[in-house]
Order: sequence, then C-alpha cells, then structure tokens
Amino acid sequence: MLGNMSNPVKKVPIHLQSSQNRLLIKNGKVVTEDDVFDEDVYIEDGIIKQMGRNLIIPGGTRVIDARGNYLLPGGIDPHTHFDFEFMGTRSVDDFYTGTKSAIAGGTTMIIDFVFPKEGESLLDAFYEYRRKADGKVCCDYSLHVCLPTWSAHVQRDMETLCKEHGVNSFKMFMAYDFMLDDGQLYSAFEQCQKLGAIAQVHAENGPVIAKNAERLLAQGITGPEGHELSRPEELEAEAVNRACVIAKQVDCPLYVVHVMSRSAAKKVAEARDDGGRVYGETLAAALGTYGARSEHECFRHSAGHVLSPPLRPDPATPDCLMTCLALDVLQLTGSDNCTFNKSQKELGIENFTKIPNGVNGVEDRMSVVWEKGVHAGIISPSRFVAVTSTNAAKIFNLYPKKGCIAVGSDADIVVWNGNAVRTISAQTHHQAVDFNIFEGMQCHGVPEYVIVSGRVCLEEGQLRVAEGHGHFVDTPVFAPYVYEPEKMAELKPTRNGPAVPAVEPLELEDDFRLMKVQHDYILASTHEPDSVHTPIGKGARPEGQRNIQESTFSLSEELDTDRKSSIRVRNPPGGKSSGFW
Ligand SMILES: NC(=O)NCCC(=O)O
Ligand SMILES: [Zn+2]
Ligand SMILES: [Zn+2]
Repeated sequence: MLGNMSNPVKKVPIHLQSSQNRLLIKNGKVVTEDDVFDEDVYIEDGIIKQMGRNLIIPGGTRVIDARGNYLLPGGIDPHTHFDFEFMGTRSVDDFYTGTKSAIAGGTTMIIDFVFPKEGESLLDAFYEYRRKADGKVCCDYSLHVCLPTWSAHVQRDMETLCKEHGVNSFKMFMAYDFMLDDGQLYSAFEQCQKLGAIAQVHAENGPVIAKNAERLLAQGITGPEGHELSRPEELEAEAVNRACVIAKQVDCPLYVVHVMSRSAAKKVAEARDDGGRVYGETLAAALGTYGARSEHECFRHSAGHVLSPPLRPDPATPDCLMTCLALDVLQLTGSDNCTFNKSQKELGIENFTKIPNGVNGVEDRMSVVWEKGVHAGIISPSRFVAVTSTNAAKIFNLYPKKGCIAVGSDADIVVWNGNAVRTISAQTHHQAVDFNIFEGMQCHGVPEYVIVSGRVCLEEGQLRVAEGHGHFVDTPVFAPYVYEPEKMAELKPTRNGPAVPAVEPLELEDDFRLMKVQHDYILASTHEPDSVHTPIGKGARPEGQRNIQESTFSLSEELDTDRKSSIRVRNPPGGKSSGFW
C-alpha cells in the first residue's frame, strides 16, 4: 500500500525525481563581462561541465528553460556585516538570514568583515567569525579582516592569516575610535604589500568629524540630520586622497570601500590616472537613494538611512556614481549590509553620533544596480556583470572559480529576467531587519532562478535555501588581477574550458560604441543585439526615464586617447580619466 490519509506518501516534485546533481539550463543568453551569447549550460556536482548547443548529457538530468532570460554569474557582494557587534549593539541579519536574503536577490557569494573586539587578536576574531558563519551560510563566503589597532602582534597575525587561513584583504578605518593614524596606515599598507594582500580603507577624516559633531551638538543639532552635516563629502574626499598618497609610498594596492560621493570618486580617478593600483567600490545605497531623506521628520526613517560615509544630499550623486562604474573609474558594487532595527537605531534618538551606522542592501543590490544602471541606459548587461560579480572575483583572487559562467567554474548562476518588475518592501524582503531604505522602489530585473553551487535555491518565487550549504572559500594572496595584471589573459576561461592562450585585446571599435546623449557621452557594449539590450542614445530611453542630462555632471566632449586605451583594457591601473570631471 502506498499510503493513506493519516500517513500520506509525500508527492515528490518531478524535478526532484531526477538526479539532483545534474542540471541543464537551456536557451538563455549567457552574459560575461565582455560578451553576450546564446549557449546552454550543463552542470554536474556544483560545477559547470559543458557549454554549447546540442550538448550530449546523461538521462535524468533536470532541465530549466531560460528562454528570453539572461544567465548571469551569481552576484558577489564584497561588503557585508552579518552578526556584527558595532556601536553598542549587534547587526540583526546573521549569516543565515543574510545569505538567504542574498540568494533571494541573485547574490551567490558574500565577503564579510572580521572585526576583532577590544583586546582580541586578529586570529581569535577570525576563528570566532568562522564559528559564527560555518554551518549558517546558505552560499559560499570569504572574509576580510579589520585592523582596529596596529602592533607587532597584529603584523604577525596578518602574516598567519594570509599564509594559513585564506585571507588576502585587510580593512583599516580612518574614522571611529578605532581608526589608525597616518603612520600606522603606512605600516599596515607596507605589510599588506609585502604579503601580497589588498589594503582596504574606510576613508573619512575622523578627527575633523569629531570636532564637527561636537560643534553641532553644542548648537542643539542632535537629530539624524547632524550625521551628514558632521561628515561632509570633502572629508571623505580628503581621506581618500590621503589613503591613496600613503599607499603609493609603499606601492600597496588599495581598495576604497563604500565610495559615497562624487568628490571621493574623483580622488579615486585621480589616483588611478596617476598610475596607482586603486580600486573603488560604491554601494547599492549610494546608487539607489540619496541623502535628502535624513531630513525626514520620522526618526525611524531618517535614522534608518544613517551609514558612514553618509548618503549625500546632492540628488545627482547616484547617476554620477553609476557613470563612474560605466567608465571604470569605480570597479564594483557592494551592499555594506549592516542592519539595525528600530529599537537599535533609537540608541541615538538624543544624539546622532550614537545612531548605529548601517543600512540594508544584500538582497536588493542586484535589482537596484540593474534598475539604475542597465534599465536607465547607463551600463550594459556585461558591465553589470563586471561590477556586481566578475571584478570582485578578480580583485579578491576568486576568478575564474567565481565571477564568470565558464566550463570549470562553480555553478553559481542566476536566470535573470531583465524585464520583470518587482517593488521592494520591508514587508516582503527576506532580511531580519524591520526597515528597507529602498521601500517602494520599482525595479526591473528579477531573478527567476538562483543556482548556488549547482543547487536550485530560488524558482518560481519559492526560496529553498539550505542552512550550512555554503563553504568558506580561501582568497589566496598575490591576486594576478592586482599584482600581475599581464597574466589575466591566461586566466580567462574560454567557452570550452579554463586554459587559454593569451589573446590580443579587442580594439575599442569592436568592443564599445561611444554614443552621445545630448551633451553627454555614454559607453555601451556593442555585443548585445538591440533585441535584448535597451539601446542607449539620444531619445532612446524608455518612456518616463530621466535623461542623463538632468544630472548636474557631464562628461567631456571628447575622450582623450589615453582614456580610450584605458577603456579598451578595462582595468587600467594608470588609465587616464582626465576630461571626465
Ligand atoms: N558603513 C556603515 O555605516 N556601517 C558599517 C561599518 C562600516 O563599513 O564602516
Ligand atoms: Zn566602513
Ligand atoms: Zn562596511
């Protein structure tokens, strides 16, 4: 007997009857950082095994029809803070809710930050984060390590972390009580360079912020509006510049986390023009919203938008930062997901300096970047892939295991419907936090399927994550993209497999078209047929969308020769951006 009403035999969904470790995704448009092409993708045991048409595959393989949709490499969020003790409280999204939400939005890997408590060694803090995360993560993850102090012990632990624990990035703060001074930054950068690691900076001028805050509080400005007033964008730009100058002294690659303003982005561009190995990350928050909301009368609402560096009041900032991503002035997007509920934000109800700093974004980053970038006509789908996935994989030495769809790579794939629309809301998001800075935003770009290491975790709106399914992934030192960029051509996977002979870079004309939008220039990949990619150009924007000219920034009338060559090679340590500003 098969079963009865009191003891029914569970009906097994058809797709689970086939072997769960084999999957064929058919009829999708594979998007890479520099191409879009029609190929099927066959996955076995979590790895992409074959790509092409008319593949010969074993019987019993589950088939997903991705017709009309893109296949994107799963997003890599290089900046999250799950289960983070900070400003007298703890962020509410932990490694389970955080990675679950990431997957719901099309992100299949995160990189979090180990933050040592007072008196705790870097190594003990690292072990503690591994304990917190392993067993909870629903997708793969890696760890950066923060340096809240500087000492010989810290220096030794950095070496151990790099040599024995798969860490290749260290974050230093130029603000907060735990900031390093310039001499300490110099020493920390020097150690990073020696180890083949990447130095990351939170760039703000801490001492000047403290003075500003003191003055504002004395004037009776105690509410959330004091946050941005105490941290104007020139203090961000000054610190970015200082960090770049110090890194240059010791030839250390520098990654500027959360670039939040036009002024700071300009400093990143200048450092890159000057030959510096400098990489800039901006946030979904900075691209999807701006700072006017900190004047909102409701404390929850304005405090909910408090992060550092702050959202900027200039409404042109989001488009400016997106254009910086388009032009490779900035290379990647993170979320800086660091979420606090109403009662936690209220720790600062009488004093804005005590509002726990942080916002959401891990779930919505992909949709926000698609909406404000691709749908708005500023970046192509290929550039979207670069700034949401591939560049993070390259900088942190995870490529080509992560960050691309290629034979031999991990099967972290998103079947992405660029035309479907969803409305972001705290009522429907998967995060633990009770607020969403993107509340009400309509986003084109919805993941139809999210495949994490070969496992289908999202389909038909149903999220089926597995707690503990993810693994810690080592980030080896001396990332070729950072330390030996000339080797990148050898690493680039072909459609048939990982090993390739070096290829000549494409000529500019083959790779991009330069289009004039009234008085502004936009770069767009020429690889997408117009049938799948919104054409960019004067009058070509879908109805109701803002023309780029409404922003207060504009690009130069002509890009100079150096700029063109820097665009051609995509990652131009030293490519010029003169004329952009
Ligand atoms: N960004 C922020 O306000 N909170 C998280 C900590 C940090 O990244 O500085
Ligand atoms: Zn920071
Ligand atoms: Zn952060």
